[in-house]
Amino acid sequence: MKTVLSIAGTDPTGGAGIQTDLKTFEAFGVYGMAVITVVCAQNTTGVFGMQPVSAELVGKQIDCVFDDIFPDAVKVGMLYDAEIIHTVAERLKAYHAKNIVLDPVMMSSSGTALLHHDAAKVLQEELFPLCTLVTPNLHEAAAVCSHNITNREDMEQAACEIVGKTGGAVLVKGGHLADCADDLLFDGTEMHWLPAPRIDNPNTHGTGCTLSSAIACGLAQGMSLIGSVKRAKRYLTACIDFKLALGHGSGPLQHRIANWENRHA
Ligand SMILES: Nc1ncnc2c1ncn2[C@@H]1O[C@H](COP(=O)(O)OP(=O)(O)O)[C@@H](O)[C@H]1O
Ligand SMILES: Cc1ncc(COP(=O)(O)O)c(N)n1
Repeated sequence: MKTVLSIAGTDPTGGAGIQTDLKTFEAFGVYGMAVITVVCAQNTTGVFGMQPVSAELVGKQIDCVFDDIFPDAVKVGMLYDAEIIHTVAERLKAYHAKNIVLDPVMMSSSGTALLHHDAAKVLQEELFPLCTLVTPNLHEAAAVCSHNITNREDMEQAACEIVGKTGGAVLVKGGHLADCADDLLFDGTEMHWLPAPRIDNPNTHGTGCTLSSAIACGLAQGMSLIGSVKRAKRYLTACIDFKLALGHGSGPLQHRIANWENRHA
């Protein structure tokens, strides 16, 4: 049985964070584990409160997993502050964790900051270099590169800049592009565009969480990086296209989709 660990925050409505990561792991048939970094009071309409877990307890949770069931891949999501980032980076390094996929969560889709403003630098300096893949959206990539990213050309330039900083690979996600949902994978050698149509669906809460978790599943299962990313994108597109309609805001995704493997995008 392949095992995948998510280190992330929570969403009691199950649309983002740990809850959606575990649903994704289940869909890919891997054994899912979870370390909670911050408890969030949030739903489809917004974020109403956040209580970080102490960095010490985050570290102990990570110890409990690695000392007992060594994960084949690790997905890292919301980390909230510099102290938690530091602890997570230190532990992942000490355990020689493999196949680390980082979704550098900075802001919720409803506009709440999910990362302290002084922590983005620590994330880049301490965690980026440990990762197999970092998956910023356009805003997160812009924060790393310090310039706006609005089109495919900007995305290519940002991908080069980010790979220059990390040494690993980057997936610049195009979910916030105006007319399509094309993502760009750059592994330092080759640029791979993953084209996808923009699906007319306002319910996209947790798309980034789902995508990064699905990629981690592929890596855990021994697939190549490009193979994992292509399969994850196909799965995510099917999840969005299901058009589940729950809640009063930007709703969550459906995770159990029949025959998604046979779809194209
Ligand atoms: N309306 C949509 N139609 C199709 N794919 C989408 C849509 N919105 C987002 N995506 C895809 O969901 C994934 C997450 O994208 P994005 O919204 O950019 O990240 P985040 O959730 O981190 O803000 C990407 O693969 C993106 O292309
Ligand atoms: C715990 C947690 N992790 C990540 C997100 C970002 O997801 P989204 O961009 O869909 O709001 C979130 N809202 N909550």
